[in-house]
Amino acid sequence: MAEPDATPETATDATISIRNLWKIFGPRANKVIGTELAELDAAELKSRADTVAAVRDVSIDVKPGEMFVVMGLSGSGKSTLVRCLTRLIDPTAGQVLVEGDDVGAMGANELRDLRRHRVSMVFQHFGLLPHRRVIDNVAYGLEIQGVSRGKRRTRAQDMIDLVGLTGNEDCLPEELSGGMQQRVGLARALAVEPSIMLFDEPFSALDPLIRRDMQNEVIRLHREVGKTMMFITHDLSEALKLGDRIAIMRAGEIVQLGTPADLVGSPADDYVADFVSEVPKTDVLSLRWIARPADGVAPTGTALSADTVIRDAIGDIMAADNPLPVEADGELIGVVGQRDVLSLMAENRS
Ligand SMILES: Nc1ncnc2c1ncn2[C@@H]1O[C@H](COP(=O)(O)OP(=O)(O)OP(=O)(O)O)[C@@H](O)[C@H]1O
Repeated sequence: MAEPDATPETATDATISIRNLWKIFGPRANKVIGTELAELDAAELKSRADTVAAVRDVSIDVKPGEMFVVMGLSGSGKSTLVRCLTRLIDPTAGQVLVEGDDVGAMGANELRDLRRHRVSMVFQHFGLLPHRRVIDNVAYGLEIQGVSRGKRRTRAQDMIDLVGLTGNEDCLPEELSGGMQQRVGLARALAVEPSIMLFDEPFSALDPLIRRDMQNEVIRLHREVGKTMMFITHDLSEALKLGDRIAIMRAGEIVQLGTPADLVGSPADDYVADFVSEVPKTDVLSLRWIARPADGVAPTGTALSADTVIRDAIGDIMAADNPLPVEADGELIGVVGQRDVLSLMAENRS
């Protein structure tokens, strides 16, 4: 299968730029990078140096307004990576730039400003204040910032309305379901008008149906508020659903970084291939991935856009007598017919 052009990396306008980041835990944390220890796998490093390389030489550029997902199994280093971004954990080496500012060089005041105003976090455990009502929990970050009572109530009410909790302002957290508590967490994170939102497995503890609602909620909020978001999850389907791009982590390293279609259509290695093997390709890949040359015959029929997800074009393709033209930017890039779709479906089944 032909691989479409990879998304270009744009370091210059990145909202978050992570460069060669390492986080090593253990007594010899500062004696690993640049030595032969850095080449050892996780188990050997642990047994020879009693040391864990939780994040190994990670470089990522998150674009403005992007929903960037970091996916990996438990222990792969996702939480450590995201905590290094605001120095809740201090990296062992490497650089993090947030909107061009070097987080490693920030003093205590700048760091506080970063965490209070510019980057907000949503965690799995909601971290709500149990004796405060919903509206006061949502307004908490603004209170810390010293915003006046009137202003913070107005802003908190707006955020409560935005996340669909209108009418629950005076409830205590314990009176709400898990999904509703997480909505309070979302509203609280949004209230400070951050430019970046970080989500660390926020929905892992929720029931599947509520989890699905919350994923849709985040997609809607992302569309409405347009903030740059980084979302950590161990769930591939969540990653594929939410991510503009996804980085797959394993043992502290990124094994592949790409769009959902890149991962599903062109997995970098057996590890990723195994992960994505159950994903229906027709649900993720666009027609660009299966368009083939028209073989000199001018195709007839209504042209399909190369960016259309295959699933959404199946009806048209199956109803047509001939392969249909596929266009990108008004140019014919190939054709797609019934046998192309059927062979892709058969590939998935096998
Ligand atoms: N404070 C610490 N001291 C020593 N090792 C740590 C510490 N924090 C994390 N680790 C180790 O670093 C590795 C990565 O952990 P991390 O929590 O970042 O992974 P994760 O992918 O977020 O996993 P999970 O989803 O289970 O939280 C693990 O091997 C973990 O045991």
